Amino acid sequence: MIVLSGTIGAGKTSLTQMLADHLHSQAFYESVDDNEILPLFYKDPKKYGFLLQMYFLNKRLEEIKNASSNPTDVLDRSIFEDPLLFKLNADLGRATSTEAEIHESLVQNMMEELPEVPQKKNPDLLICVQVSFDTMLERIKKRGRSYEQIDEDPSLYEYYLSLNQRYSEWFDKYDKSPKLAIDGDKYNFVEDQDAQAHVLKMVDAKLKELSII
Ligand SMILES: Nc1ncnc2c1ncn2[C@@H]1O[C@H](COP(=O)(O)OP(=O)(O)OP(=O)(O)O)[C@@H](O)[C@H]1O
Repeated sequence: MIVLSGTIGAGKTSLTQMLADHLHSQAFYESVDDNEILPLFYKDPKKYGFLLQMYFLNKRLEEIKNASSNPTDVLDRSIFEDPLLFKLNADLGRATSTEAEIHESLVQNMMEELPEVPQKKNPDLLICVQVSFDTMLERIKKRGRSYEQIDEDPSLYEYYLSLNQRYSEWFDKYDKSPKLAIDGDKYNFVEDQDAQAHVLKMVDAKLKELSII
């Protein structure tokens, strides 16, 4: 299983589709538009923060169970970033540090591989799409999900800025599988065919190195 990671609007969903088409495998998408908790969370993060994490945890584990048998199936979002987001919310006073700690430990516990269980939960490869803060803001605006817009809630500027800053440290520390970073500013694989070909080449090379293809 290949798992995508990266900040809001990084291009994970588009890359997921591209990779699954290229590798003739199955894509699994995070349900965002039918997530009824997400708009509530953006409106009142203190009230709905913990519920949102429970919702995501449940959905992501379900997707991992569906995808984990094929090494080239692609998941558009990793479970490992959720503690990063929840910790940020706790640091901003929208959740307690105890809630964030319990959540992080629950994710670790859920993802622990057990020798007697043949089905592995951790990915074969994690790909992180890294984008600058400006690109992140541009993409969020362009996509236009109303509850994500800074024009409607200026406090989101700080949230997005801290999130973007925390991602590089998160990626450096990530050690649950082999990993690959893609520069989403340099390679606009959604709009530029050459960039798309280059990114697919990079991923192919990594998959070959890992003997996945
Ligand atoms: N653990 C979490 N805690 C809080 N919010 C989260 C969490 N996971 C996802 N979200 C929110 O869900 C929405 C979707 O985020 P995500 O980055 O997973 O997808 P995306 O923005 O559609 O990504 P891309 O454009 O790269 O495909 C965002 O508004 C994000 O803030």
